[in-house]
Amino acid sequence: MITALDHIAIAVPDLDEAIKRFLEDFGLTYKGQEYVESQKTATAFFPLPETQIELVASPDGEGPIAKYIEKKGGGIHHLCFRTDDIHADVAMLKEKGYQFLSDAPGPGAHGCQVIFIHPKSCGGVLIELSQPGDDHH
Ligand SMILES: CC[C@H](C(=O)O)C(=O)SCCNC(=O)CCNC(=O)[C@H](O)C(C)(C)COP(=O)(O)OP(=O)(O)OC[C@H]1O[C@@H](n2cnc3c(N)ncnc32)[C@H](O)[C@@H]1OP(=O)(O)O
Ligand SMILES: [Co+2]
Repeated sequence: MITALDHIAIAVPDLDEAIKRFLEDFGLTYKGQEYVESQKTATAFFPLPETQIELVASPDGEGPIAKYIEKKGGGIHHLCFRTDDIHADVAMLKEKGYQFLSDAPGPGAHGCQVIFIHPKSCGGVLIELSQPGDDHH
């Protein structure tokens, strides 16, 4: 079942500049970067009590973020809901007619298993479901 809002992702054209903004301008705690090969996406997380900001960028100009930046220049990209049973939630949501962007969950940042729901299925909002890995803390 959904247990938390795991993160809100903001697509940015320049990751270093955006990290500087949230670290220096907003004074957030910076948890570091991770490049997620499967999504061609560089991520940077800023944990906040109860949730975190995920910056998503495309350093090599490939992948879904590159297309988003090209089209929109940047902005809020997706909401991620954390779940304690991603397979059960996918089955339940498929039953309700939600269109998923892959057949099964795949690797996300921090060892999570993630899957995305097409924005068309969710009022124009891209939703990610994320189940933490065993070593999540
Ligand atoms: C998993 C690692 C990390 C983590 O948290 O651990 C991440 O979060 S990685 C994040 C990057 N990965 C993804 O976003 C994967 C899921 N996204 C996709 O598969 C595509 O971006 C997709 C299918 C949402 C859009 O594909 P594409 O851009 O190639 O298609 P279009 O440009 O034709 O868009 C179709 C339609 O959707 C609208 N759109 C696109 N992106 C978004 C968005 N982020 N939020 C809302 N709507 C979006 C786009 O405007 C088009 O609508 P239309 O009305 O036809 O203009
Ligand atoms: Co995400």
